[in-house]
Amino acid sequence: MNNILTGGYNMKHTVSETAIEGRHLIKEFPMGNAVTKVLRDISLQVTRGEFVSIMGPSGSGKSTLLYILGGLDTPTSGHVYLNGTDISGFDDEKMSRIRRRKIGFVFQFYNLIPNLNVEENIMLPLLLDGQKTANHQEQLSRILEVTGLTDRRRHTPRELSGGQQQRVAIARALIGNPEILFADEPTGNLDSKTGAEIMDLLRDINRRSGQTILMVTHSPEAAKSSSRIITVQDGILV
Ligand SMILES: Nc1ncnc2c1ncn2[C@@H]1O[C@H](COP(=O)(O)OP(=O)(O)OP(=O)(O)O)[C@@H](O)[C@H]1O
Repeated sequence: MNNILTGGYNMKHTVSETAIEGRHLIKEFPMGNAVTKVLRDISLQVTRGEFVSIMGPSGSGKSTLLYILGGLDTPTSGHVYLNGTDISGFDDEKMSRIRRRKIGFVFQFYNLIPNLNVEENIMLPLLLDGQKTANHQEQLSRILEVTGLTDRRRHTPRELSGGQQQRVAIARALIGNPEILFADEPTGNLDSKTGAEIMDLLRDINRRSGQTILMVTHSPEAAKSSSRIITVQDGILV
């Protein structure tokens, strides 16, 4: 298994397996008496080890697509396959377990818990999953090192810059060794220099450990870090 802990990079895995796949995804939202069709039959595959950017105009459906692929929202019709398993029909409990164990999410805003320190914020998903943090100390050290947070581990979020807080959010998303890391505008709240540093970090994580990443971004500069760019326009891939 490729992971951030071993830094292993298995080329056979990288080229042959689909990490996430959406098939014929349609999403409609009710709008008064009518419905808005936000996704109009989108199919896509992300291969294990890829770093894919989703771009497109505002309101085109990028975040909706990301949330559906990441199990945060459900499609009106169509299917999502995570590592070959159709997760579309999973109930809330099963879906929560999948999100805790197989998926990492990073957002524009960091959503850190203010009164927990860096280390505690990073470990929170494992605690919520009922896992013993003592078993993950080595993984924690490695992730703190990769994200450049080792000397900040006892700091609280308010003692950190925006870029450092986003690093904590990335570390928290990686602690469970997810099949795929989803990122929604991860540099959207950062100045361009800090944004570039975050992109360097994501690219490094993708290259060093083969971590699959699917990211929504408005920034062509940020998208340059990825291995493939897909464009959504008016609910379809173009
Ligand atoms: N829960 C919802 N209810 C109704 N309409 C919604 C809902 N979520 C999203 N939409 C609509 O779906 C469309 C696509 O939204 P989405 O956030 O996916 O676009 P986006 O491409 O990510 O936009 P942006 O780049 O501005 O973040 C928008 O018109 C939005 O208003």
